[in-house]
Amino acid sequence: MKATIRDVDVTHRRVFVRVDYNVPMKEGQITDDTRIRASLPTLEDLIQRGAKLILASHLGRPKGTADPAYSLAPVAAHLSRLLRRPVAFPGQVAGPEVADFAQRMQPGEVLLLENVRFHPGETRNDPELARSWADLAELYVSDAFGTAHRAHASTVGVAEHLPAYAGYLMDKEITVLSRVLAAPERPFVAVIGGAKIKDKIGVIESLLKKVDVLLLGGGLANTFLAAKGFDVGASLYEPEQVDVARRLVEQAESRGTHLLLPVDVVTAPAPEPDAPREIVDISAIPGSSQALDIGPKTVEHYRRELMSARLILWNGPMGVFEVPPFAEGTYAVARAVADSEAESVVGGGDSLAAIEGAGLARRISHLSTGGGATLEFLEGKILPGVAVLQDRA
Ligand SMILES: Nc1ncnc2c1ncn2[C@@H]1O[C@H](COP(=O)(O)OP(=O)(O)O)[C@@H](O)[C@H]1O
Ligand SMILES: O=C(OP(=O)(O)O)[C@H](O)COP(=O)(O)O
Repeated sequence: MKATIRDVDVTHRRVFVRVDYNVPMKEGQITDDTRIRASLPTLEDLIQRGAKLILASHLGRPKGTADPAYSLAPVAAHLSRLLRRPVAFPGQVAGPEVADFAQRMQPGEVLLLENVRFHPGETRNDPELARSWADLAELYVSDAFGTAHRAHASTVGVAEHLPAYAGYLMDKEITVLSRVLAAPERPFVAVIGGAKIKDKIGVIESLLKKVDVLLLGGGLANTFLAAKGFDVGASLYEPEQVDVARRLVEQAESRGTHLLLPVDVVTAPAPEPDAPREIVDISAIPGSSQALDIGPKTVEHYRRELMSARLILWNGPMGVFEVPPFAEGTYAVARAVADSEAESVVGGGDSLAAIEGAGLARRISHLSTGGGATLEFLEGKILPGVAVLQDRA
């Protein structure tokens, strides 16, 4: 158990709060503010208890230099509206001006630093940068679960110099995901989709040891279909991962875990809105076609499994859901997860987008703000940004 901000007196103290405001933006506008809203319980509590908040986040992957396209200025403005109070934005990551401002802060005041990745020291966990941030504050709080798999100056380096606590979002993510790993309600059904099988091998392998049923969809299911000897035509699949997929299929069989693959798919020559679609059995994928979504029979099978689950974990879309004709499988899974009486945990940007897009967010027990971080946590890895936080006495 990690110590949280509940365990510490924050009154009149300067608190360096690492948040994950790496939100999607289009032409300077925030298109989804879930991650910002998810940090509000922590921020509001700290403000109400008279702390002075110095917030830090990254946005995108600028290469260690200031790049206006990745400025957190729009985030500061949006946060100020959500908190209904001013958010100071000096436009700098560190330096004397920031230090001066921090010294003069009053209880309840909020300061947001500029994108920490504008500084080359952030991603290489530069000790001097970490020290300079630690000098700004008396306490460190992390609510940046989505970035906890990165050992950077703002997620690890600075925390090593200060008493370090979990915020409410961090605490909730750790608590829910730990419970999923340690003592899952059964039947435990996991749904894994998306494109990059290589990124998800680890989590699939680890889940096979824990779940009762594993449902696979999306591009990565094609590699499993190929491993089972099906001809996947022109579909996206990873030939060099076929052996790994075969090994996982064998592992599932020997453990008695039900590993379900699509039985039918929606195919087209290309993932384009007006491409001619065809629903085919997986044994009849035309050589020039791509499998771009799971088919209706597969949806029915997967829905049945989900409806009888007691715990559901979902990560990754069932097809190219950004292109409407190939979105039905993903939305059908989203509805089944919402309709099920199981406790449900959904993570990953695309799955969350499908849940939000279908207006189902309120019917999911836990929407994880992490993508890569959630997967690594579920693989059983110790995340550096979690390890650095104090254990509860
Ligand atoms: N059958 C498929 N063929 C090609 N691409 C697919 C297929 N199914 C899903 N995808 C693509 O996978 C992408 C998401 O993959 P990935 O990054 O692995 O998942 P996540 O974003 O959940 O981590 C989406 O952009 C989607 O279009
Ligand atoms: O959005 C994030 O990761 P995610 O896309 O895996 O959820 C985090 O903010 C981490 O960002 P990074 O992968 O650039 O280190």
